[in-house]
Amino acid sequence: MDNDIQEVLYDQESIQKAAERLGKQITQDYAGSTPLFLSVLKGAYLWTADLLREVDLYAELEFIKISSYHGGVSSSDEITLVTDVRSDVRGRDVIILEDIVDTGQSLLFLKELLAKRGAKSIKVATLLDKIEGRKVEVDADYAGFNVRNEFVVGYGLDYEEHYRNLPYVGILKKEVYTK
Ligand SMILES: O=P(O)(O)OC[C@H]1O[C@H](OP(=O)(O)OP(=O)(O)O)[C@H](O)[C@@H]1O
Ligand code: HPA
Ligand SMILES: [Mg+2]
Repeated sequence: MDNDIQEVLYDQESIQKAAERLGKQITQDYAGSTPLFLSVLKGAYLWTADLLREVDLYAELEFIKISSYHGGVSSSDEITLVTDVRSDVRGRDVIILEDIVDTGQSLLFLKELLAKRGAKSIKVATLLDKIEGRKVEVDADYAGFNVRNEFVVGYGLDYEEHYRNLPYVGILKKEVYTK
């Protein structure tokens, strides 16, 4: 797999430091609350494990699965809710956990869904924020890194379901998806 990577951007150590920094910040910001962390599958699985271990609060964790990329390197405009949350979000302080905010369409979809269901507050903590990728107006409240406008994989992020298990985030060589 390493041969398919053009450049390593964030290794495990720097991701761990980002988790510690954001974990501390969230612990301070949510003192006295019992937030509901909503991890967005599949991409956020590693980031969720790292970040939550740095949060010192009575917190709850739920998973939701949406899909927009359907295998390629660009977002389809159609987002599907694949697996819904099990618990009620009404009146809860919800923190969405994402691996990446790119066009912003997935995040906007989720924020609108949670607002409709009566969440008390909705924020997002993402490992990567690709600000130049935005097609819709939505911001990340907590971001590990502002990532370059390249297609990246690893540490949860996939290309056609592969590379999620790379222990770092790197830029995928263009020849891998243009052949
Ligand atoms: O800001 P956007 O352009 O909407 O892209 C971000 C979303 O796309 C990816 O999910 P994907 O649909 O690939 O599902 P996956 O996590 O299962 O890979 C990623 O994990 C985010 O959820
Ligand atoms: O750069 C990316 N890589 C992998 N998955 C993604 N989903 C949105 N952007 C990306
Ligand atoms: Mg994907």
